[in-house]
This record gives sequence, C-alpha cells and structure tokens, in this order.
Amino acid sequence: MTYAFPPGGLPDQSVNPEGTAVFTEAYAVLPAVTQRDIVTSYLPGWTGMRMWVLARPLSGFAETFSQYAVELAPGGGSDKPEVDPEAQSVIFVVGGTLTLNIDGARHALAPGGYAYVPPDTVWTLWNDGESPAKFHWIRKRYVEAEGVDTPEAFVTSDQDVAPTEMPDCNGVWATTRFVDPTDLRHDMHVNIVTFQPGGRIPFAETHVMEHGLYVLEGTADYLLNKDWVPVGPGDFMWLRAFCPQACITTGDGRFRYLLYKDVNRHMPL
Ligand SMILES: NC(=O)N[C@H](N)C(=O)O
Repeated sequence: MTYAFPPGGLPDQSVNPEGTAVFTEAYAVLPAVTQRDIVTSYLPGWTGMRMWVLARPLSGFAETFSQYAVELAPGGGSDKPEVDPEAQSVIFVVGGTLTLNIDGARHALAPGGYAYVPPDTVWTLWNDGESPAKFHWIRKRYVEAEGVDTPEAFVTSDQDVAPTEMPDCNGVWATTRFVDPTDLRHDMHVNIVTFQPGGRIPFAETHVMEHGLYVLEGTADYLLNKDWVPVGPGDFMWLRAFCPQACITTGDGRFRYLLYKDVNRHMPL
C-alpha cells in the first residue's frame, strides 16, 4: 500500500515493503522502519545508549512486560542498568559484543548470546568492543510464589540450546527453550521460534499469555486477531492476552522470532 502523504520530517515511515504500523485493541505492529531516530529514548544511568521502546504495560495489571531494542556505542554501558529491584531481565544480543557482570561473574556475549538476570541482582553491562552493539532487553516484574525459589542468573546462547520440534509438524516448526517449561521458579519465557521454509502455525492459537515477537530472520504472513500482516526482519509484534495468532512463511529461508510470554502464575483478581 502507498500513502499520499508528501515527503518531509524524519524518519520516512511512508514506504515500508514489509507492511505498515498497526495499533488495535488486540495487537500492535511496529515495522522495523518505525525504529528510527525520531522515536529514540535514552535512559538515566547509562552512557552511549539509545533505545526504542517496543512494548510497555498500557493499562495497569493487564499487561506484563516491557521490551527495548537497545543500541550501545563502543565504550557505552551502565553500572546500574536496572532501577527496579523487582524487575527480572532477559538480554538477547543481535549485533556486536557485550560484557555482562552478574554478581561479580564476567560474561562475554556475542550475537545469539542470551542472559537471564533475576530480580534484586547486582549487574553491569558494557560494550567493550569497537563496534556498536545491539540487543533486546525484556523486563518483567517477578511474581513470587509460595514454595518456589527465585531463579538464579544464567548465560547461554542461541547456538548452545537445541530446539524442540513441535509434534506432528514434520520438523518445520521448532522452539528453542532457554528455560525448562516445568521449572516453576520462572514466570516468563523468552524463546526463539523457528520455521523452516514452507512452515506454518497450522491453526489459530488463542491463549491468555501476552506476547512480544521480534522477527530475527525471514518473512511470513502473520495472523493477528482477524488480520493477516506481512512481517520481516526487525519488525515487532505485540499481542495482548487472547489475541488469535498463526503464521505462514513466505520466503526461501527460515523464519525466526524472539518470543516473550508470561507463564506459571495465578492471575490477579
Ligand atoms: N505465536 C507463537 O509463536 N506462539 C507460540 N506457539 C507460543 O505461544 O508458545
């Protein structure tokens, strides 16, 4: 679709081969083209960082997470990235390298690097490399539960975790699970979903869990509620609870996305 708007201003969001920004009661789509300078934020307590807020709670208890796409210049970082002691984080690196210190333990993260940081943790994050680093930062307030401990920090990578195939899908749909789904200490999962060319979610999934989906690779038509939306690398989708969802891959390569969901806790009443 093309728009009749005259050119001007920054950025140009009028031409987007992968689709256009959409905001509905059930979902939002922020195409990669919307993540440009005009909507940048900077956080206090950080140097050399800028970020795009992709998701945030909108209406009190009904939404559960925030997600930032962060760019960190060489030498940039923070000695106190988080200000909320109840917030837990997942860091997922999509470009460059990062040095993460958690409780005094030093970790080097490269693209595909994944870190879980529990609430109330002392941690630092710096770009000690010579190129800009890019990462996703997903935050959720940790909900304590009687009889389960708070999870410990861990660092791993996309390359080090074997994906689990979905049953009866001929291996075209798999999920890389960084946390054991039966580990009830965790109240959020940040996974990677991978479809081989021709793969699809063959039914409209509907569930109470909220989602953030950031497309890492490939293209697809994604069903969001009643609409089919074309998506590609760098596009972000936010799905509220119950939003029906499915997808059909459209390219020659794999289609992959980082997927947030809230799990394993009572619902607030
Ligand atoms: N949209 C999705 O990829 N949803 C996943 N199957 C999930 O809810 O785990």
